[in-house]
Amino acid sequence: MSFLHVNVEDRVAVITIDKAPANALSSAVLKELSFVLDELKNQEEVRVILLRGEGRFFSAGADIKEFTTVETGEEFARLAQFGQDLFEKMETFPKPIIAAIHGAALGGGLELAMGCHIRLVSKTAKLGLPELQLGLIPGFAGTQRLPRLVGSAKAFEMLFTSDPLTGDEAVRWGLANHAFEEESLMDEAFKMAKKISQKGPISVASVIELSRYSKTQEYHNGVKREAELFGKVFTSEDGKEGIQAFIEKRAPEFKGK
Ligand SMILES: C/C=C/C(=O)SCCNC(=O)CCNC(=O)[C@H](O)C(C)(C)COP(=O)(O)OP(=O)(O)OC[C@H]1O[C@@H](n2cnc3c(N)ncnc32)[C@H](O)[C@@H]1OP(=O)(O)O
Repeated sequence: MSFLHVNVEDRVAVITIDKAPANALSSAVLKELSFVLDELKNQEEVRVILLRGEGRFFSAGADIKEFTTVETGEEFARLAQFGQDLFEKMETFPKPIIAAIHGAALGGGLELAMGCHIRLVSKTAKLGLPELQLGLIPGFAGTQRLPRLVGSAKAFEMLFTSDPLTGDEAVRWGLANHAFEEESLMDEAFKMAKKISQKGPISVASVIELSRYSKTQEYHNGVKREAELFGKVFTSEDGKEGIQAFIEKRAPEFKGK
């Protein structure tokens, strides 16, 4: 089954995530995105990628319902590693990737957006990492990328409280580039994508390649440890309680076990 649509116009490839009801990032969606990017990488007529979500949200994060089918901590750690590798592939992709975020980019949805080079948001979108609300932690490099973008104090606040930022706040905190009314978001995003598509692909790719040197070894150690701990929290009673509470639409009761 296909969860992504790709439409190329004016050298801009628009990738739409279309997985009702919330564009949750199941492993099938992540694999398909990886495949689509590999295809677009070598297509000369594509200079810029624009990523958006169909329906109410950009993406509400990893597929919480799919979590109930995974059993061991090692499997969760592998799932985290797959997402981390994919978002790293996006960050180092030789063509600019712009996320156009409306509705919500939560958990893995925000981690996906943070793997993009530019984030444009609707003013009322919710952007957050609410994994602690589920008794879990982020697993797709969110613990590493969020503080790099908003600073450690704001990142701790967002992680500890699970409270999202609005699109306007995300711009103020450096998490997003610009906020627009939801009706004009895609037009504005396309306008920026077209402008970038007119630049020389070699210089654009060079800027992206050079930006990677600002990442330290500590970042890579950080995501490795994140994947290990991601696997560990899932085997805790609190992790199971958090996921169950989400599915049963009730508040979780964490016991510290
Ligand atoms: C490594 C990465 C880890 C992670 O990403 S962990 C996941 C982090 N994400 C979250 O915790 C977000 C969870 N979702 C929400 O907080 C809310 O939802 C929203 C704010 C996105 C929307 O709220 P509202 O407008 O009240 O709608 P609704 O009835 O809660 O959701 C609509 C349908 O979407 C499903 N859904 C939402 N998020 C997810 C998800 N992340 N995984 C799987 N399903 C999800 C719901 O269950 C429901 O479905 P039905 O209509 O069948 O009851």
